[in-house]
Amino acid sequence: MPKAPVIVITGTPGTGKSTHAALLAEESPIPLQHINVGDWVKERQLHEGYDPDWQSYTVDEDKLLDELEPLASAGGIILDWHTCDLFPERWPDLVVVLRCNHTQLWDRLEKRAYPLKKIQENNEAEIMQVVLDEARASYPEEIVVELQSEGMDDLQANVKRIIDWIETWRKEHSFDDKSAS
Ligand SMILES: Nc1ncnc2c1ncn2[C@@H]1O[C@H](COP(=O)(O)OP(=O)(O)O)[C@@H](O)[C@H]1O
Repeated sequence: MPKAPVIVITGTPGTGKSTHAALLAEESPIPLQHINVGDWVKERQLHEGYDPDWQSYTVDEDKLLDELEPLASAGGIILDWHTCDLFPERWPDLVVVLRCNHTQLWDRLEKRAYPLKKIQENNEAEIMQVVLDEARASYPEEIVVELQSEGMDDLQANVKRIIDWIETWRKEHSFDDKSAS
């Protein structure tokens, strides 16, 4: 029995991962559970403490992978996180890397009241396409898709594109929805 797909939505913080993942979970033709990995880390204490300087948790990667493994094996999830090379190559069927121009990204991050150095670091990472390079280095070229996320039109078009991918995937794998839950 084929499992439902595992879709990774990644990108620099503020590029729109959670917004895309939430809409995709709502509109997907097969059930997909949206896992906001950052929230999981907090809620399930999968970390080694909080760094107040950077306002972020130091992730316990082994614990996180142990928690996610059964879900990834079962399929039918969207993994929403600002990094992706941690996930084993066998997990994702599709890796979406969201991109945003740095001026807009700066504004989005400023609205989050991030410390200046965190805004600067993320902005530089986006300019240097760190997450895209990481995705390309970690997964087969044909499953990595780079998408712009700069306006509501992009959001709608991107989610539609992922849904089209799911439809094709479903046909190719003769996937029956009833086996998804
Ligand atoms: N394509 C887009 N068009 C317009 N606003 C967007 C878009 N993507 C994200 N945003 C806005 O940017 C902010 C950050 O989005 P979010 O989904 O939380 O990013 P991430 O999960 O990557 O950190 C939110 O206020 C969201 O509404």
